[in-house]
Amino acid sequence: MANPSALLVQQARLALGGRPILQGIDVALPPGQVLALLGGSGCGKTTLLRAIAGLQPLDGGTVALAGRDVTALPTAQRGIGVVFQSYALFPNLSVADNIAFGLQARHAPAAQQQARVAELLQLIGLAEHATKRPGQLSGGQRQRVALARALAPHPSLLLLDEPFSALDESFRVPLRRSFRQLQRELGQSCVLVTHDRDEAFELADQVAVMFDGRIEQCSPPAELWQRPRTLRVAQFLGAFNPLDARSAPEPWRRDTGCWIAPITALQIASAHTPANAWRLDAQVRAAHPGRTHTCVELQTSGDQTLVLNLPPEATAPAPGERLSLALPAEALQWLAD
Ligand SMILES: Nc1ncnc2c1ncn2[C@@H]1O[C@H](COP(=O)(O)OP(=O)(O)OP(=O)(O)O)[C@@H](O)[C@H]1O
Repeated sequence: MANPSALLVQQARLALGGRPILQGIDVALPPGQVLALLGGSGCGKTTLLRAIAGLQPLDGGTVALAGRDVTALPTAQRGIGVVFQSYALFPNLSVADNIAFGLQARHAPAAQQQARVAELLQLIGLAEHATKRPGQLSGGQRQRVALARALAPHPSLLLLDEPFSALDESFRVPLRRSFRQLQRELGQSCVLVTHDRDEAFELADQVAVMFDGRIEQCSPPAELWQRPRTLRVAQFLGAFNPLDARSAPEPWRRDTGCWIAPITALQIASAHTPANAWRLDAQVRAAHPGRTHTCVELQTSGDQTLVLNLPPEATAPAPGERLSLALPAEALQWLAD
């Protein structure tokens, strides 16, 4: 028989204060993979994570970990590790004692505890900081200790709630990359809550995009980029230009829905534009120079908003300027309403 899912959530439902917060969530995570719960503020990501952890009872539905139904079990009996944004380390304990905490609570033999702590200190690259207190470490180092502490008892599932968001970008990006490497080496199954798209796409094998207590699409990152299933998902990803299919020219016109194309596919029309491209005019509203490209906001005559990325060295068009644009036919996907 194939290995059971590391996590299987079926029809999770929950209302809080009379409001539906989780509205029939299904999740299946294969062992060794990372699932990112991605969505805007208030969509229910943290509540779902808390329900998986056993910190929030569900009104309906089930949670199973490695084939074991844990719906009725308290957190301590679920075999999970949790890492929060705020590190939640014990300030008066050393780094080594913080990491050993979960092992002590399980009354693991002292020699086993020491060996596991030494192994984890090595893994997170903080062996020489074992006797320091959390207050003597940087934010990135503290979060590595929090990770080691959660990993120490070999959890079957690691839950991470915005684990890198309190860190500066200069710490955040290297830390999440080293975390991904560690996670792969250990084959550790994880669920990560984030509102950061880059983080979700870099860390996860599956990304579940949530709106209003529902998962609207759960796909591997590349598939989500290539085939967002709804306009809402495409807009949340922030990487597509939508165009109403009802007001589109032939052969693009449809009675319903819209076309989307990656922002990177929109070009200024030129002699090289293929004959079958969708040609359109738009007026420049604003141009925002950036490190990797200049982002040009445009308005079509049909009052639709588009974004055009130009190379940073290109001269930015002035507000009010009219541009002739083209979208290659193969970049366009139609989405129903
Ligand atoms: N104890 C509670 N009582 C009533 N409503 C709650 C409670 N906890 C959370 N909520 C509501 O549930 C909704 C989902 O909250 P949740 O924290 O899961 O969102 P989130 O997607 O993690 O958002 P954020 O990124 O802002 O943390 C929010 O509208 C929140 O106000």
